[in-house]
Amino acid sequence: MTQRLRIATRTSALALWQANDVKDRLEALHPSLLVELVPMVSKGDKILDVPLAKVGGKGLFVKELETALLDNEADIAVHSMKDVPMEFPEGLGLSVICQREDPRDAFVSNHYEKLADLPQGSVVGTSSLRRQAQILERRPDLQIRFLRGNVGTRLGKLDAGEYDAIILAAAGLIRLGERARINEFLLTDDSLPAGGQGAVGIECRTGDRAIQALIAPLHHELSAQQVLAERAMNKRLEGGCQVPIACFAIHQDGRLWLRGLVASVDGKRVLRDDIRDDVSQAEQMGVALAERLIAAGADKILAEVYANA
Ligand SMILES: NCc1[nH]cc(CCC(=O)O)c1CC(=O)O
Repeated sequence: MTQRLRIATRTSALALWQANDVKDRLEALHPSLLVELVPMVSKGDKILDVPLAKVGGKGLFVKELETALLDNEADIAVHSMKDVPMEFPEGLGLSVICQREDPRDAFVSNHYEKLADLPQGSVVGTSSLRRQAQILERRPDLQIRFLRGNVGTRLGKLDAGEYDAIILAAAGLIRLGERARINEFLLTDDSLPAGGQGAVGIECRTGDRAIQALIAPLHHELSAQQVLAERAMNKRLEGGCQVPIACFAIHQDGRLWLRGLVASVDGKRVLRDDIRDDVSQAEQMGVALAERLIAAGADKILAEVYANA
């Protein structure tokens, strides 16, 4: 009997690319497996006119997909890890983290080669408070203007002349075949990425061992260790990609190096810290780094961000 596997996915070009990539890889691994996509529109895709920080609530991009898993209308959900909340509904969990794509932020402009080349007062498009805070820290003269929507929509608005430059995740551009539009990969010292950026994760029913066995070969342990450390920091700070929190782990000499940042949205107060430890301590490192940032005042900064959202 041919076995079927249904993938719940959002309908944006990037989400579909990621779901199709998982489908292709599963079909290559299991020649008799029939993989289908179950596309669905999430709340985060419907609310496009306000910053995500204002929409409130976690899991705006994943809730509908999780409901499909719980209702047995799909077997796995493919997510950008950056959009996945720290907590899962009872009966669901992440079972695979795929190999991470380039985690950096990218500077895209039709007139300037690098962020440093932007003249005084230039208009930069992003709706990420994390990107905004880090840009304003270095360049308080720049004007940050609201920009949401799918990758294609954002590029279209840049091309229509609404911005001098925009900042996007390099991973999304690369996956969609738009690598050539990247003028500059921002240094992680200048734009520390969001936790999970560039990584795709697969969520499924925790009790479904057969499905877990099918997808297990897609797991990439080094990427998973990095994402685990980053998410542990986010979880302890109760943050995500909707607040000015950045965290980024890499392996160095066989150990993990995790950097974290919490900032005010105007970039005037920026807390940075980092921690190195054995990979077995990934989760504990994230918690420890979050607690150091809190001791340095991160909770006060974040309380102000939430109060003004
Ligand atoms: N918040 C939206 C989102 N979620 C994941 C990505 C990019 C792809 C990735 O991080 O894997 C993006 C777009 C962006 O930030 O430019």
